[in-house]
Amino acid sequence: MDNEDLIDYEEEVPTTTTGAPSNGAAATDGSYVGIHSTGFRDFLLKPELLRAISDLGFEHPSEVQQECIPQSILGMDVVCQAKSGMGKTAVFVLATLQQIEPVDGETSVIILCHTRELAFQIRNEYARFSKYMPEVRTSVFYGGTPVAQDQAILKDKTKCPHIVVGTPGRMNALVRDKALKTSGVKHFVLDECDKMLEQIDMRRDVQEIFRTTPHHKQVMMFSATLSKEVRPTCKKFMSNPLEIYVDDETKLTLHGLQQHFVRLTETEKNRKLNDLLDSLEFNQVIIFVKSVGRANELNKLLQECNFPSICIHGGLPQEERIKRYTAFKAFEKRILVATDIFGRGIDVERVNVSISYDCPADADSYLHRAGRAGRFGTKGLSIIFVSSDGDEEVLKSIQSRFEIAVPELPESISADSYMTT
Ligand SMILES: Nc1ncnc2c1ncn2[C@@H]1O[C@H](COP(=O)(O)OP(=O)(O)OP(=O)(O)O)[C@@H](O)[C@H]1O
Repeated sequence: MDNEDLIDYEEEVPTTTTGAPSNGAAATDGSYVGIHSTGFRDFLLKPELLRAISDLGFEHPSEVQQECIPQSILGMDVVCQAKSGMGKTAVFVLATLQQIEPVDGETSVIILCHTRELAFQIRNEYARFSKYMPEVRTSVFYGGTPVAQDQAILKDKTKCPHIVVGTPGRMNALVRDKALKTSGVKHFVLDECDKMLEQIDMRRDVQEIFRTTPHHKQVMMFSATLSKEVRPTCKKFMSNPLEIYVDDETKLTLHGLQQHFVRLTETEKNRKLNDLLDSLEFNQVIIFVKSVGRANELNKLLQECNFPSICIHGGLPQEERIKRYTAFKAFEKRILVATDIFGRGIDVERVNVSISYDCPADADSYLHRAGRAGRFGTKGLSIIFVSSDGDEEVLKSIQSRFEIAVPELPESISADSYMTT
């Protein structure tokens, strides 16, 4: 990573965000919400979108959807923090599909996110929501695949996507060689924006793409974690945005999620994991480890013990990564060993247990990993293995930041408490 090509962000005095956003529009603690709405119909969305929403079985908009959709469909800039799994994706997918006026040969929506699987997932969300809008074309572009293929799609006027989802490196390469034309961009979205702006190489790519887009456009950013430090950086990309923050971090806790730790030595981990997989009732489980090597080793071990396991990590060819993501999502395997590339954003409905076999690096990473279980208000269980002084520190910071007690895993735990029936 290097610094030299970075824009020098001048200091900005952080705005006061304790519940009252700068434009006074909304506060996530529910104390004041600009527009109250009870159903998707109240958003006055296009009939094509309402039909798709109904097909998906979405009955009521979540809190974040109620707070953001009314203003985002009017083109307002949005920076939004909301709990994991509460439907942030639908906010920008609906807002952009509602506003889009597709022109052949012109890309008007760009969505950037930090991993290839998440880009793939978001593109699928567009497909689901735009199923009654056949004139709208969406593509996904990410590294590890032949760039010539992306260039060919962009060159062909009849295939050129109106909406492009991608990861920053590949997208910037396409913009730089003028395959992806950004002069028609009207909506620019960053998902997992804190991750994208805190990691220097990603931020540089994001900035370079952003700079090529027209000045006048809608900018939207989303994450479950948006520290006070990163917010001014987000706002540099926007003008007078609707700001939705969860300033009281205790409110980031997922209420349906049971959280426990297991204190053990490194050598006891495999045995304990084996016992847990034998004794817990789970639909699907994700086991997080800290490196590619450990993902491969653990997965091999689980398979040798006849567990239906696969692994996913950055060391695999891209095609294989997507194949495994799709297989897991389709419930072909019930156990996934993953590195942190799967820690954020990935939505697999049936996952009800998240195990941090290796302790996460910090409280934010933990929150994202734990949030893979208990999606959209369902029940779930998160277990974290603690095996060193460093792990103890992370556990302490999780408990103090989110003001939750993470108790030791009891001898036995009732399946009712973490299984949605
Ligand atoms: N109004 C709704 N009714 C029912 N299900 C919904 C609704 N909105 C979203 N969902 C579903 O909830 C799940 C979680 O949504 P999504 O992945 O957008 O969450 P998120 O807020 O982006 O989470 P994360 O911070 O973990 O990325 C998805 O499976 C989505 O289809």
